Amino acid sequence: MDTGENTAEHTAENTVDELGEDVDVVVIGAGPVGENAAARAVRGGMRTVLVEHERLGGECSYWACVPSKALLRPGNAAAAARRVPGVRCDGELDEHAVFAWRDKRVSHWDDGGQVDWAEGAGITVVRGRARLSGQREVTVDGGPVLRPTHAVVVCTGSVPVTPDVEGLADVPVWTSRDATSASAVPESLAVLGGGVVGVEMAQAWARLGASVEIIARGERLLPRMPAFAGEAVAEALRADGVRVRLGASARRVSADGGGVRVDLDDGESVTAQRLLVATGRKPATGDLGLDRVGLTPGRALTVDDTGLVADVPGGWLYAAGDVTGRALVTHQGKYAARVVGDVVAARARGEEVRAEAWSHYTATADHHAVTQVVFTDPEVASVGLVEADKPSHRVVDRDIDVAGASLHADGYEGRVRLVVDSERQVVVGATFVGQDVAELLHAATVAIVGEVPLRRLWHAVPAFPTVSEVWLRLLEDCGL
Ligand SMILES: Cc1cc2nc3c(=O)[nH]c(=O)nc-3n(C[C@H](O)[C@H](O)[C@H](O)COP(=O)(O)OP(=O)(O)OC[C@H]3O[C@@H](n4cnc5c(N)ncnc54)[C@H](O)[C@@H]3O)c2cc1C
Ligand SMILES: NC(=O)c1ccc[n+]([C@@H]2O[C@H](COP(=O)([O-])OP(=O)(O)OC[C@H]3O[C@@H](n4cnc5c(N)ncnc54)[C@H](O)[C@@H]3O)[C@@H](O)[C@H]2O)c1
Repeated sequence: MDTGENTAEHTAENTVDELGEDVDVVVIGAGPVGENAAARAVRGGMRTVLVEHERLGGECSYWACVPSKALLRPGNAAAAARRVPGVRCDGELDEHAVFAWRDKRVSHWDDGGQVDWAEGAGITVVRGRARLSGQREVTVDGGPVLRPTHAVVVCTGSVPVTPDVEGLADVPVWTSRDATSASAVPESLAVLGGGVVGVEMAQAWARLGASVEIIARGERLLPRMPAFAGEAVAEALRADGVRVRLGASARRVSADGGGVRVDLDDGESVTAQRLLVATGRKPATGDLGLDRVGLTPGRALTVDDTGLVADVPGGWLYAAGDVTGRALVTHQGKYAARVVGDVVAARARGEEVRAEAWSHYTATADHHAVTQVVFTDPEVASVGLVEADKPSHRVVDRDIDVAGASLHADGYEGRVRLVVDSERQVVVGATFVGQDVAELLHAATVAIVGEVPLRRLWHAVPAFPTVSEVWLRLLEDCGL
């Protein structure tokens, strides 16, 4: 297991000394979001310091998006190959080769390449834990006190939530870090939580050979998605041999031989060699000095659409990414980071930042077009609304039963939902479920962000034979 200790030789002293007091912007946290905020600030002419206490690249690069997708991809590719008649494929995964591929994708947990990129982009990198120590002031443990002339941007991400279940704190459990970095397949794995981490990791480890059981307290998996999405993923997991327990709550957790036992509310129990706790994440603000600027430690940083943190006088504190609690996915955080970096630079230049909707300086899409893909097989890809939320909204559901799909995989099964605003005649939400639907998502995103009228979308003719042909059927269902 990777410990999180960093091996690269970049220290606070050898970088910040060159800068002296001449810093315009300090970015705290060098995940994907902090890196983007810093790069945009530099592009806008700001002398920018990026402080990181673990690895440049953050959770996403080493313990989240990248390794989880690397673990899922071989199993998904093998399953896809089995669905194409004529392909000789025994479908067996070589676990050692899968782990080697995952290790390569995470650069063997070495962030040297990211440091080189940051320095090449003109960002000054400082290693160490940073805390706000006053108005426009950041103190780095064992390092400098930074007093930027313009702004501090907090991009510290999020950390896993440990639910209040008796005994849970006393037994060794897997967090998402362990589930994405382990290099041995456990005999059995219990997964507490039926959200995105839970279903992705359940499938990855089941396809690698573990006997997996999911304990989900809701009535379905992926509760934030339309019901058909969670149902399709549950069915696929069951086909992979996963036991899916719905409406199940953990009452007590205890050590059991070399493994873990979870007693459930209904009197049943689950035992496994490992227990993955995947019950959500909370903003990483517990030890950030928020109290020094009048905010409450542990809470999300509430921001406006330019990234400016609410309730801090002086207009110098910004935030983006998971720490804001707006949309806990990498790409939305990076989008907000680009906005913040540009806003800070523009304000420093004395330019008026017009923060109206869809301007260059506002993360407006966070309210209308958040995208997410769950990389299970079948994939679940969604943007905007998943349900109607106004009387004028109409929901159109249909199977993906077009020629392109049946040629993509024998017996292709998929389903799609459009949410349409029938007054404005535009799409306001789309959810696709099926093999390889992730790549269908951007068309829906463009339609939503562009507010493309349905009658004009009708002229966007999907190529034959592709899975995108389903768009034509959907528009017909909308009355075109
Ligand atoms: C298992 C898993 C899989 C995921 N898969 C996907 C996916 O496929 N696609 C997707 O879009 N999203 C995915 N996500 C979500 C994604 O990882 C996050 O949305 C993303 O990492 C947020 O980026 P961030 O930069 O805000 O935070 P982080 O990536 O968490 O980075 C924050 C950085 O700040 C540093 N830091 C924190 N506090 C301090 C401090 N005081 N001083 C200095 N440095 C500090 C941390 O060390 C870290 O490097 C996944 C999450 C998990 C858990
Ligand atoms: N592909 C992706 O985009 C991707 C992949 C993984 C994670 N993420 C992001 O990371 C974040 C964290 O993921 P996550 O799956 O941990 O959180 P989540 O919020 O998606 O799911 C957590 C689940 O745990 C359940 N839960 C909470 N307490 C519980 C308890 N005591 N017992 C049983 N179940 C309990 C919740 O009801 C919920 O369904 C998410 O917001 C997600 O967007 C994204």
